[in-house]
Amino acid sequence: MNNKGLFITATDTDVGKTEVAAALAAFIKSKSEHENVNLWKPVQSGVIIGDPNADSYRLLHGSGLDQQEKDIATYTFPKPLAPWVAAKREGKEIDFSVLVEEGLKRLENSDFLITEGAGGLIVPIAENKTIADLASELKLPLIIVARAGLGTVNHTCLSISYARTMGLEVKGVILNGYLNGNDPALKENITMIENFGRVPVLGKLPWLDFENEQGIDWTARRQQWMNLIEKHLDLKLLF
Ligand SMILES: Nc1ncnc2c1ncn2[C@@H]1O[C@H](COP(=O)(O)OP(=O)(O)OP(=O)(O)O)[C@@H](O)[C@H]1O
Ligand SMILES: C[C@H](N)[C@@H](CCCCCC(=O)O)NC(=O)O
Ligand SMILES: [Mg+2]
Repeated sequence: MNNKGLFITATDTDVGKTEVAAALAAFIKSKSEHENVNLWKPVQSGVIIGDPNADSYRLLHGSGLDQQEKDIATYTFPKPLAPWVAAKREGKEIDFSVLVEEGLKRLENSDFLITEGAGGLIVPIAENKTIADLASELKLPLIIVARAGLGTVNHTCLSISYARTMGLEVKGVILNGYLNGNDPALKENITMIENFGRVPVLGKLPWLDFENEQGIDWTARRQQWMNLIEKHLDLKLLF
């Protein structure tokens, strides 16, 4: 596996990969020896570049890295579908070999590469190619972002199990967005994922309230996320 990067995947779409990827990139840049951190979203769907909801936009502003939004996402398709079909609906296709080349180039030209998938591991991106195939070609170890509450053990262990069949290393699981830190299910979920998935749970992150009438203060938000990472995640295992 390549120790110069991480592939952020999840048990599903909308679980928190973008938040975690942006915050991890900011954290690694400021707290590790890695100066030149690169963020990459190989394929994104359901948005256009410049849309404040686009992952490329949120990764850029969330991380504060010195990149262009266009450079963060290689392929962007407006239909909110799995990337393979989102491309087909536009009469286009995603060239898997372009993504592999791009990933290898980014790994070579940066100190540390954080890649965000789309949805979970078996999301199609090209004919017979999934997100897991891309992580596998690039030999990037995974972080699996999972929901914190009831139902997550099954989804998380299935994702871990599939990662193993693909020869992928799972560095750890992050449980994102719990509402009540004292919920006994939260603690039990960690125990069960570690026992049955046989991977470490790097930590659990609470649901944050970012509501702000003046719009998003990205600097404050980034700081809040970095504090969360520092306080709640055990990142020793990542490096
Ligand atoms: N811990 C959290 N606290 C508050 N809001 C959160 C948290 N985690 C995620 N969110 C919000 O939940 C929504 C989904 O998160 P996010 O976009 O990061 O998911 P994703 O896994 O990247 O989805 P996709 O598969 O589309 O890339 C976003 O609006 C995000 O801001
Ligand atoms: C539209 C979503 N937000 C996401 C694609 C999710 C595909 C999920 C497919 C599935 O598992 O059924 N796109 C993206 O991460 O860019
Ligand atoms: Mg995302």
